[in-house]
Formats: sequence, C-alpha cells, structure tokens
Amino acid sequence: MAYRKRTLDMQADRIEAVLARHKVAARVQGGAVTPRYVQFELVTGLGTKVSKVASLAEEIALALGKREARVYRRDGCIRVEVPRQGADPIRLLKLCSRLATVPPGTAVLGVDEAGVPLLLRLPAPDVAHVLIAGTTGSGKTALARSLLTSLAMYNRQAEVQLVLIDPKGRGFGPLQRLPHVLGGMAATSEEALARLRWLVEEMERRDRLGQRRPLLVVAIDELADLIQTAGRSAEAMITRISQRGREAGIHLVACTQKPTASLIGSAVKANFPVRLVGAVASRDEARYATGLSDSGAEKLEGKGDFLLVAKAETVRFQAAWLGPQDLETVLQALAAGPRPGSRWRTAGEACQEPPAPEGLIRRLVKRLPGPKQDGR
Ligand SMILES: Nc1ncnc2c1ncn2[C@@H]1O[C@H](COP(=O)(O)OP(=O)(O)OP(=O)(O)O)[C@@H](O)[C@H]1O
Repeated sequence: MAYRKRTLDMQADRIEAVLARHKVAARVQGGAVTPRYVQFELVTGLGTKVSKVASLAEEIALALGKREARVYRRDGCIRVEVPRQGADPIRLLKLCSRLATVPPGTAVLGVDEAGVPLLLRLPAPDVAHVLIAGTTGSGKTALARSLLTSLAMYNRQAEVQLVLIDPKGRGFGPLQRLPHVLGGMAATSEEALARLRWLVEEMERRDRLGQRRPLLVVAIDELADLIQTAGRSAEAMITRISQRGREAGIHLVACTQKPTASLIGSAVKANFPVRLVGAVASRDEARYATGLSDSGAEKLEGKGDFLLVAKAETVRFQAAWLGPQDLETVLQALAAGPRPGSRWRTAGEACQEPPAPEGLIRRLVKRLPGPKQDGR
C-alpha cells in the first residue's frame, strides 16, 4: 500500500498533539516509510528526555490507531516507529530481479530499513558461519530457505552444494528438490550424526589437500534440538566445523529458538560471527541471541523482522520471503539447465540496477518523502 504524504502529515500532527498535551517540546521533522514500518523523526527542545517521549508510546499508538509504537534514539534524534498497514512480503524473486550481479558464495537476505537489498558473502572472513535465532514465528526457517535458495540461484553446483539437516523434517523439506542438495535431507538424529561425521572427514580431507571447493553450506533447522537429541558427539562435531570449517570451504547456517550457551554449547556459540536475530521473547533472550545488551530484538515484530548482528553492529532488515509458487519457479528454472545470465526476473520486470559491490551490499534507494518539511 503506497503511503500518501497527506496521511503521513496527518499522523505527524497527531504525534505532535500528544507531545504538546504532555508539554514535551518536540516536533516531527521528517521520516521514512520502510518495508514494514513508518518512522517519524523528532526534533526536540534542549533537555527533552527520550524516556519522557518513550513513556508516551502507548498514547501515540492510540492516537494513530496502531497496536503499538516504538520510541528510540538513533543518529542523535528520537524516532517514533509504527507498523505499516498492509505491508507486503518482500518476495525473494522480485528482490533478485533488482540485483544486477551477486558475487560467488553470496546469499540474499532481504532489505534493510531503507529498502536496500542486504546480501551476505559466506566466505568473507567476518562471516563464515551464520546463526539464525528467534522465537517461534519469527521467521527463522523462512529466512534460511530464502538464504539457501538464493545461493542455489546464483551459484552452480560445482561452486556451492547444500547439506540439509532437519531432524523434524518440517523446515527444509521443500528445498530437497534443489539440485544443489547433497545426499538428500538428514531427517533423523542418526542421519544427522552420519552427515556430521562425513562433514568432519571431508573437512580433514580438504585440509590435507588444501581444497576449498565446492563450498559446502550446512543448514541445520533446530540446532538446540539436534544437540539435545543427538548428544554431545553432535555438539563436538559442530564445534569442530565451526572452528575450522571456513578454511575448508564449509559453512554452517544454523537456526535455533534459544541460542543460550547451555543449549547449543559455548564453543559453538562463540564461533558464529554473524547472527540473524528475529523476534525474541525477552530482553534477556535478546542479549543471549545478539551478544549485545541493548539490541531491541525483543521488540521486533516477527514474520521476517530481523537484526543482522556482526562485529557488534546491527542492521535491521526484513527477510526475503519465498512462497511455494516462487520456489517452484526456481526449481523449474534450475531443472531447465544452465541459464544465460545470473539475473532472475519475475514476469514483466526489467532490471536497471548497476552492478552491486562485494561484501555486505548496500544500494542507494530513494527515501520516501518525510511527513513534514524542515522549518515548518
Ligand atoms: N520474511 C517473511 N515475510 C512475511 N511473512 C513471513 C516471513 N517469514 C515468516 N513469515 C510468516 O511467519 C510464519 C512463521 O515463519 P517460520 O516458520 O519461518 O518461523 P520460525 O521462526 O521458523 O518458527 P518455528 O520455530 O515455529 O519453526 C510463516 O508461516 C509466515 O506466515
């Protein structure tokens, strides 16, 4: 749903009216419409406390007819953020159609708050292994599916192969038909253990031969469950892969509801430099998941609302969504054999983007007009 400037102006007026009623010297100076939220930036008078504005969050939500409003400080100004109505999912295929090139071994995650596509290059030294954490319904499995499918879309089987470990068999089942999947899905604890043993042997073999290709991306749907059911030997093997896998071209992408060291092992936990953290139940869980004391992950909305945490920095993003039909489109295209270029389109869309740079990719997009002009 497009946001009209008139609607944004009206919402800004309502926020200002609440602030004025409580004698808070502040006004809305602008803002942005992100894929899931509308954010209003406040200019405040000297000495205005964030906590004072934050205490009015519920009243602001009520005035805007929203179920909640979030107040926080960023870049030196106070922001009020409310969920957008009718925000559509960010479809993976549509997002991919906006990308001119994607470097090897790079996964498409979604879009950041400015609508900029966010990509993750697994072989980069600062990446290596990725932990996806969040409560039930946060969208972990959906994000992992998009991440893995995007790898299959942009890399040939000679470059990337996928190892799926999903003892409950629910999350990764639909991905089994990707041609990049090696040896079917490990769907029981015994199969998971056998697959991990093979991976450790393969890692040692590659070490001896100095081999790194093809990249092996090992996806585990519920890491804590696997460690609990398959036991300490599973933990020991996952720890070894997390410590030495990158040099051998082996990368872990593991989902877990509770990323506490007691459940997934402190050594395993320490070896995931990148965490993708969705909605969690409490501030404590947010701290376990992100390793940061004040990430705000407990206030995420769920359904693909995520923080990327790397090197103690966070980027909030909306995860790309891969529906069953789009997955079918990908499977058919991959089954049809080598493709002419690496560009993916949904019908009728043209790609006008310049080539994307390496690393975590940011592409400038237009920010939607703010609700109020400066000096109003
Ligand atoms: N990126 C997304 N965009 C839109 N909706 C999403 C997205 N991700 C998840 N959802 C919605 O949230 C639901 C739950 O997602 P998902 O199964 O991935 O959660 P989960 O965190 O893996 O939960 P569980 O731990 O129970 O498996 C999905 O069925 C879908 O309706």
